[in-house]
Amino acid sequence: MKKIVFTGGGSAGHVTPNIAIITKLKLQGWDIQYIGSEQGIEKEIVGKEQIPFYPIASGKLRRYFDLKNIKDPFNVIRGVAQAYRLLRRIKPDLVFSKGGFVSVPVILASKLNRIPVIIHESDMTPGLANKISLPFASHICVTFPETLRHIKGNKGICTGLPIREDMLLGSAFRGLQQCDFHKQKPVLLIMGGSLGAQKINGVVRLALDELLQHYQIVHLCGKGHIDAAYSGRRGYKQFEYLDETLPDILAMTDLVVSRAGATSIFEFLALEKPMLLIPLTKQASRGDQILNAGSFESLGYAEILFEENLTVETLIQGIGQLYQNRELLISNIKAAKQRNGTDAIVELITQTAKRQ
Ligand SMILES: CC(=O)N[C@H]1[C@@H](OP(=O)(O)OP(=O)(O)OC[C@H]2O[C@@H](n3ccc(=O)[nH]c3=O)[C@H](O)[C@@H]2O)O[C@H](CO)[C@@H](O)[C@@H]1O
Repeated sequence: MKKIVFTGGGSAGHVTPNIAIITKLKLQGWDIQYIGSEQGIEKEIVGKEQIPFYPIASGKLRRYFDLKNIKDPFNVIRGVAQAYRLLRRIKPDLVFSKGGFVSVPVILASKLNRIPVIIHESDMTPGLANKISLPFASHICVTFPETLRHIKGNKGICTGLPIREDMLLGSAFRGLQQCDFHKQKPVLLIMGGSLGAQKINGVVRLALDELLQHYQIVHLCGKGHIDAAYSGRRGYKQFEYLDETLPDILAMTDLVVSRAGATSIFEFLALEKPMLLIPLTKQASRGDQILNAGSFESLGYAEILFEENLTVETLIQGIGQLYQNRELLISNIKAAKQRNGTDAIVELITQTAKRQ
């Protein structure tokens, strides 16, 4: 039986694509195990898959000053030692990494154990963890064709993003029931990335009176960010984070307002949802979401509202414009040569493991 170890985490964008691949590999009888961080969201998500999950220490790779920057290199070293011992015991044929800072110690430990590594980059430009990991990987799979320009040598393969199959199988009827919504008004989904976005949450709530005249709103606001003051509002439903019921919520959704995390926007694309994207700013990130959103806008799949311009008025106006343009956006999306990357990655994993 072939054995594989997955890694990746911190936020859900570095985990959910792994789940799509894991689901397929399970059907093929692989022995699958997961190494993730002690605190990240991956523990919860992977916990539902009934595969062994091993938490290790990891350090965040920050580009800004923080006192934790002093402690974190020691955590990375501790993580490498833990991952080294785990991999030596598990002896997988391959390690697959979806990036995020926990993946770095796992990749370094794979190198020390001479285990082949494949990594996947969702965003337009490689993240810091993947940049560090790339020299140790045999291949890097990417989502945007443009990303291949940033990768030296011939390690890059454009596979597309692995999308969980059940995301495509939701029921609008169940979604409406869950939120106590009806069919008379369009449904707007607001999602601030897997961890929520406080700035977006605040502006949405200030715009609520106006928006609720035209739309029913389901708001994924992130752990700890539900505002009880708005809980009883008819036509407005807040959730911290959704798992099994997310496909139903997406099935009933007519329009999306979202951060521009790569995993989410490719899921919306697969589900043919017109999007208004509010990318994470350059101050708060390396600017990857701005590039993701720019690519989708230039292809006619999405409209952009930059956070610097985000106010109650621009949000209401942006959503109104999205509603007016929705048919054009949907027809552009339908014409997209969008691929679910799962099969191509499963094939690459199988071929690479065969050589072991
Ligand atoms: C702050 C930060 O570092 N963000 C990065 C992170 O975003 P983040 O982790 O937010 O990632 P994405 O938006 O790409 O993906 C979120 C994933 O969580 C799922 N989901 C979300 C909400 C929910 O209630 N239930 C649920 O299942 C979505 O369906 C999706 O599969 O990884 C992305 C992919 O590399 C990057 O583009 C983002 O820049």
